[in-house]
Amino acid sequence: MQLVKAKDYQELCRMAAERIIGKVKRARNIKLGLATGGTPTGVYRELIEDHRKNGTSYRHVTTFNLDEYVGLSPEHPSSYHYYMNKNLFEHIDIPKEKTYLPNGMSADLEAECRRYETLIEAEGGIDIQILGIGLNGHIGFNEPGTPFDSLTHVVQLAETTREANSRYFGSPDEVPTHAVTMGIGTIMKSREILLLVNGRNKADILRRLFEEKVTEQLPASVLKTHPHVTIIADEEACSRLYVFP
Ligand SMILES: O=P(O)(O)OC[C@H]1O[C@](O)(CO)[C@@H](O)[C@@H]1O
Repeated sequence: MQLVKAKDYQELCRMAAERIIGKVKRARNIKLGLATGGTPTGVYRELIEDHRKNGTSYRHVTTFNLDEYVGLSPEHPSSYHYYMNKNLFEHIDIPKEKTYLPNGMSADLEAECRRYETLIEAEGGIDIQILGIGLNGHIGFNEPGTPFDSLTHVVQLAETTREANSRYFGSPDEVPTHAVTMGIGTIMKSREILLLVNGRNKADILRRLFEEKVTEQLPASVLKTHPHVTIIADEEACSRLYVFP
């Protein structure tokens, strides 16, 4: 894992966006893995601004999101479909039919998980996967204890995750109890991974990621075994690291 330090959230977003834009410009056909949550919103703002100012086109881009809540339709304002439409897709020229998220409304969720996994494979896999990290080290919605070889599956969300994400809902009770998420094995098949970590509340989990051994109890620790991972973290997130490059 390579650690790149950003002064603050704004710089982190600029750095991440630069990497993504560079790839989008260079490749004729690129598959991006996208994340939701608070962390990547500023990165998406940078991509939109660049699209407007510099005309970077996304017509040749396919996207796969990490996860979606079970039981929320794409029109639900707290669904990840809605988030992606509002925070990115509606503002760039990406073909809507090339933007994929798991369908949390499927009547057969097991079949939906298989369909999503097969779809990623059929498109040739993900070139670069953007990740945030949960306070308990989750990546996607893969909570501690998830097997490292897991593929897209249905998860029961940890109470701490429901609590952390309740800020996107009217009340904590409205946060769904389950989600469909790419598995850790799915994420690890990505050719490159960009983990974004910002803010003081992520300082402890970033410290743990560097200090602790690779274990399924800390899902993000699996990234240490991937050949091409870059972590972009701001100063606040790095504030508990002993050694800093
Ligand atoms: O960026 P946030 O809001 O801190 O969330 C961290 C992670 O938790 C999730 O919200 C749960 O999947 C991810 O989407 C995100 O990467």
